[in-house]
Amino acid sequence: MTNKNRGILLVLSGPSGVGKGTVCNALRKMGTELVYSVSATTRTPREGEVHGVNYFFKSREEFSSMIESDDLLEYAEYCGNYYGTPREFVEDTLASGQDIILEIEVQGALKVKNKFPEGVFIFLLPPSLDELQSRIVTRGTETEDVIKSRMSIARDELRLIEHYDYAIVNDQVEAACHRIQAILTAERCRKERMVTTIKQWIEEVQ
Ligand SMILES: Nc1nc2c(ncn2[C@@H]2O[C@H](COP(=O)(O)OP(=O)(O)O)[C@@H](O)[C@H]2O)c(=O)[nH]1
Ligand SMILES: Nc1ncnc2c1ncn2[C@@H]1O[C@H](COP(=O)(O)OP(=O)(O)O)[C@@H](O)[C@H]1O
Repeated sequence: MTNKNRGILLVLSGPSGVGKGTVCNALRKMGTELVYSVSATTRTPREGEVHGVNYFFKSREEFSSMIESDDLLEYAEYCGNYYGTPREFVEDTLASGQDIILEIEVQGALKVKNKFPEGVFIFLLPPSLDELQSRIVTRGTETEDVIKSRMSIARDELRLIEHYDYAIVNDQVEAACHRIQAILTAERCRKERMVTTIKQWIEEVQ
């Protein structure tokens, strides 16, 4: 049963370097009415990344203790590091009626789908694999070995696209954002449709 006051859960996945972070930042700048989940990770911060904004940077011990305390909605190992979604923030946000977006890789997204089948799952695609590689290289944050490993993971991730509701090609950042906003608008209308009975509607508008 769809709850009128519950927010919508959006999950955005896509291979490393496709532009997930860039698109989420642009969505924020456009003032999209969305809450952004901040993940925990054992990865080392990149230059300019801020604890609590980009990620909660954790030691392996801290991350293990979050798992043991059931503080994570899901977690996954990716390229030798752990990444996980803090549970309480997501649950509180949804309960407060706000819509939230999780930017997470595919293993974690599938775990979220088991727990929240009503979530909206969006896969961000690169225009081509060559363009994907060139974006990771241009970003300049990874060593050659890590780039190779991320490109190999990307091929496996792309095979799981069938589990997603929508695919968006990130050709231009602004266009990709507009497509996500269109999905959000459509999903808000779908929710409205699910929770509105004509009897209720007449009572509300009178
Ligand atoms: N399962 C899961 N994956 C996450 C989470 N946070 C980030 N990721 C994913 O982990 C992968 C690696 O992230 P990161 O090291 O920041 O590299 P980037 O995506 O290339 O910027 C990406 O696919 C992220 O979407 C999380 O909380 N859970
Ligand atoms: N639509 C786009 N066209 C060209 N370059 C892009 C586009 N989207 C992102 N980028 C660039 O690609 C690189 C990877 O983007 P990033 O957001 O870090 O990817 P992700 O978070 O998916 O790993 C960055 O250098 C970013 O500026």
